[in-house]
Amino acid sequence: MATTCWADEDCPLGLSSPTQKPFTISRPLTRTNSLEQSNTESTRKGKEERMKPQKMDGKSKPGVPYGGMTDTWVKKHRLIYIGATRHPFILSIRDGTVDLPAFKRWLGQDYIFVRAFVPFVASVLIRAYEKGDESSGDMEVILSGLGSLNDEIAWFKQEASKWGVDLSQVAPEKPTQHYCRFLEELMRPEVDYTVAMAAFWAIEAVYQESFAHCLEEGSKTPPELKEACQRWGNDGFGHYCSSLRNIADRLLEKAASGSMPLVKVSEDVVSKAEVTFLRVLEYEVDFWNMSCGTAGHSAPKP
Ligand SMILES: Cc1ncc(CN)c(N)n1
Repeated sequence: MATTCWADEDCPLGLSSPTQKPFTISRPLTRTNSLEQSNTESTRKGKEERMKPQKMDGKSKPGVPYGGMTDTWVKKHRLIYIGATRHPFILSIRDGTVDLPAFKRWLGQDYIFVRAFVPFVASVLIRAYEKGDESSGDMEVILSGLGSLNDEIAWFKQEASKWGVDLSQVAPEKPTQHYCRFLEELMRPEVDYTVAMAAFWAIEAVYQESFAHCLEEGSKTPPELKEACQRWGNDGFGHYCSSLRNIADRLLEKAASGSMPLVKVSEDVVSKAEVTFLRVLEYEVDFWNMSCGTAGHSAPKP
């Protein structure tokens, strides 16, 4: 296997040259820079957009909802979204040039992440329960995700033994620590259900889009890595992500329409959810960079 972890010609960021760095974010987004300026505008634009008749843009896939707030964000923050879902690490799996030590590093670190992800998902489930909206079906969707994390942890153990990775000896790297701390922050009681749900969807969607790309026609994913790609790239996981997205969109729509008691509070929720979405993308990019062994941007986000 070649020992490169760089993009192929499919990389929409044009990171095909081995002299270029993988996608990093040079200026961490904070509530006081780019988003702060565009929040009011984005909320207003979001409302206008939803009122327009929706049309397929050629990038939307059947069964994948579009036209909600999350769709607006994906379009508005397309560059970093692509950075997270078409990262050189993923592209190297897809073109068969993945560096084995990089894959093993990803495996060990992702095991640590997934263990931390379980209590986060459980906390979202509790919030859904506390909402008391039984007819929404949110709890069923979240519960199914929580259940499948049990399988996921078992899979990581099995895969680790296949590749000779001793999980008990894997220490969390900085990007993993920061991402896990972020999950813990999202579990705090003051974090709104809408914000937590937007993060939950984004975390799952990045993996779904990334690994599904490795299974598309024309990909040269090595057979021994196909199972890993199937785990997140299969259609069932795609539908699950669509369900999470529908929940997030419904909650965001409700917040944006001011049907919450205080309009200001609702707008804050939408803004915070958008900032959280961006932070997830940043953490995902950092995580991929670390997996490649090129982590250069691992400071905790403000
Ligand atoms: C870093 C990361 N992001 C997302 C997933 C998908 N649950 C994951 N396993 N690891």
